[in-house]
Amino acid sequence: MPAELPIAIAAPNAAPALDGMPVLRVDALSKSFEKRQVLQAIDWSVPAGRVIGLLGRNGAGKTTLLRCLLGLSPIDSGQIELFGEPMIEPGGERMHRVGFVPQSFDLFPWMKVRAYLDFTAAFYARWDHALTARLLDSWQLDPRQKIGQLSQGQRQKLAIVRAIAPQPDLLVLDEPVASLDPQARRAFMAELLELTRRPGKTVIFSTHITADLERADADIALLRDGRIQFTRPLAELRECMHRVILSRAEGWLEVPPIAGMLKANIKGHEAQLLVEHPDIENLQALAVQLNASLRIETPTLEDLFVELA
Ligand SMILES: Nc1ncnc2c1ncn2[C@@H]1O[C@H](COP(=O)(O)OP(=O)(O)OP(=O)(O)O)[C@@H](O)[C@H]1O
Repeated sequence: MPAELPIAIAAPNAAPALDGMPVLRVDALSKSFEKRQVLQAIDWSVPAGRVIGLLGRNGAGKTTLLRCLLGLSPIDSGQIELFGEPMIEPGGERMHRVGFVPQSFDLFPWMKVRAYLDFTAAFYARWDHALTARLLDSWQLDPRQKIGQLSQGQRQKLAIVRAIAPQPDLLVLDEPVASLDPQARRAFMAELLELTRRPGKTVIFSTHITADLERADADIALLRDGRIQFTRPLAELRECMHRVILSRAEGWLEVPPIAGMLKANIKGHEAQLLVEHPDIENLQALAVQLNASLRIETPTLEDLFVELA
């Protein structure tokens, strides 16, 4: 199935969505492949003007969700609203406002980079030629090379240029940095941040690289068990999620009861608990009562992901 978004030739200068309004709304979206249900009645709302990092373990359904959102994969049931209008079928003028970087880009192997970009630019009124030239140069993409001869990472860079150049209001990227070297990853994140500095621009990208999400100060959306478990700003997650460690010589037969506990691990003498909004005074009292020492740590995003995903 082609990974390109279907677009119409008429190219509008569409008004950007307003900051804070949902750019995308999903109600009870379900999707299965044969008997395997991948997305289970997902409800999700994505406000305009944010960078959303979509996290989930391998096979959680990130690619499936992103493709469904853009009409590239049929859904079993539910509703999708894009820019405030129901997404009944893909295509049309709305798609000029959407950029998509698929997980792998293997289209038009016979075309040269320059010809491909010129051909694509013709469909868009807002195509940024200066940006294209700058990115080709700084990302060392040879415009005369055939796409089929590009390395995986070079193809990914080309897919990113192609998605960013039309100045989309919504940019959706499926593991965009998976094949990029560290320099290119940083440069890409810088471009992404630049793009989202403009009002009303929204980015949704799936990734396993939590450091990139930290750099982008993204909102984190966690996909698990076929549902979006939460979408929360990274700073808020940092502030409210803590690791509480209770340690005592005799160890633990059962997990100590603590309000807000999301996950518990017993490791030898230690009970390691992931707790939302821990109440420090209560914890100190509990530690005395249980004859345990108390430590409270702030987990990294990667630790959080390992615990929650
Ligand atoms: N075309 C397909 N036919 C059958 N099953 C599929 C198809 N595409 C995806 N799946 C299944 O759907 C589930 C979710 O896959 P998906 O690629 O969406 O996960 P993901 O979260 O993007 O994974 P990863 O992090 O590994 O890229 C997996 O169990 C996968 O095997």
